[in-house]
Amino acid sequence: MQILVLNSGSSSLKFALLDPESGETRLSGLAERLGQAGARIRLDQGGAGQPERTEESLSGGSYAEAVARVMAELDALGVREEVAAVGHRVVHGGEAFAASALITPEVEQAIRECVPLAPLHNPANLAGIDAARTAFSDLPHVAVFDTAFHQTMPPAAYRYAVPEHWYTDYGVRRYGFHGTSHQFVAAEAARMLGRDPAELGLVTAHLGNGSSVAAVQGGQSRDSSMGLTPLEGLIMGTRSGDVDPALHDYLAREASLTLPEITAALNRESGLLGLSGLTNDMRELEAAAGEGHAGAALALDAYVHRLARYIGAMTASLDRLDALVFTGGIGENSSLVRARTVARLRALGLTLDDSANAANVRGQGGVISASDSRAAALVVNTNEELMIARQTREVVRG
Ligand SMILES: Nc1ncnc2c1ncn2[C@@H]1O[C@H](COP(=O)(O)OP(=O)(O)O)[C@@H](O)[C@H]1O
Ligand SMILES: CC(=O)OP(=O)(O)O
Ligand SMILES: [Mg+2]
Repeated sequence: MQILVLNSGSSSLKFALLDPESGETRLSGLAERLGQAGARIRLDQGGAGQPERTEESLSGGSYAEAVARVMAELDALGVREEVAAVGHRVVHGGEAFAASALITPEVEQAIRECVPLAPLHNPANLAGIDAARTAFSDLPHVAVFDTAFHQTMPPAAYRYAVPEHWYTDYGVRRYGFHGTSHQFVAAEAARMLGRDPAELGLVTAHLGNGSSVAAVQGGQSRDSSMGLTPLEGLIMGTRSGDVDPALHDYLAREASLTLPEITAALNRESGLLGLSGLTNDMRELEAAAGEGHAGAALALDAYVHRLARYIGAMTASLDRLDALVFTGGIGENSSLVRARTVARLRALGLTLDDSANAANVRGQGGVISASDSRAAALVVNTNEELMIARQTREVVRG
């Protein structure tokens, strides 16, 4: 059985064709700049040996064109008939979904109702679903939600201290995101430690372009740094994370900015990019900080400060801290961010094995804590596509 996994972003479409049992990936890739000039698609062939890479431009640049190109590639590889279902990443499922769901007209309507809660993400997810259903009209389509895993958070963690009717009338609460990744790495960490997941208290740090930390006790989410939207919490590539809620009013008056302008700036011009005045890319920041760029050094310092603070906060939502798990592009690859973050967590009794940490640079995964560390620290490679494929298979099997 093969599952086609689609992860639609605001101007991109990531895709993968894989076997949910073995994880073997036949095809993967990324279409970028969709809906803009210069749309492109990259197709990486998996299978035995070196991946083979093709890059092409997409003249129209729509989601439909990108999906059609993926379909043509499945035909060319002769695997189209083996595709049993399509799994879609959907960022916001609100309170309606605590698990993945077969996409019916009712489910699609529920996803549409969450658009105001995730205006950057859910419209793209719906565009991806629409394009894929046209191309693969005979297959079941499944939605796998970033929010579903976090539906086990208790009210004390998910409620904001705001008027109650904001919650009951408008769904104003914390939802948490990246749930597919947090759930996957929590299970992998238990396996790597040879421990029963039901007994483990974990802080999982998903550090990519979007970043969040979660408290996972006994395999269930207890807390997340992300809130109503994926803007709350950590400093991210271009997102501010936490700011004073009075900031909007202040800037609207003092800088004559509109609310949408402020929100857009907090989403797209802030974070590492805003602080450094240079880039949202951690690899480039590390290089620039090494060459004495003051903004890059500040961005790194602030990133690590916020991350360490949130790891401490998530620890308070656990019964016990057994392990800290790093994942995502930064968590898997940046030994510097891991070292500097754990160095600030001595109050939790965490210490790294410096050579194990430094050696873990190509994201092979493993334990990086010192033998006398009070809790373990691990690098785990996330695989959201595999998790989406597995959940899609579960839903299709019923
Ligand atoms: N070797 C590395 N050292 C430091 N940062 C890295 C390294 N490799 C990737 N990154 C960072 O990972 C981030 C992207 O994470 P990723 O999980 O791939 O993103 P996305 O959330 O878009 O899937 C970028 O900031 C990138 O610079
Ligand atoms: C929810 C979220 O932040 O997703 P991403 O990291 O893909 O932007
Ligand atoms: Mg990623």
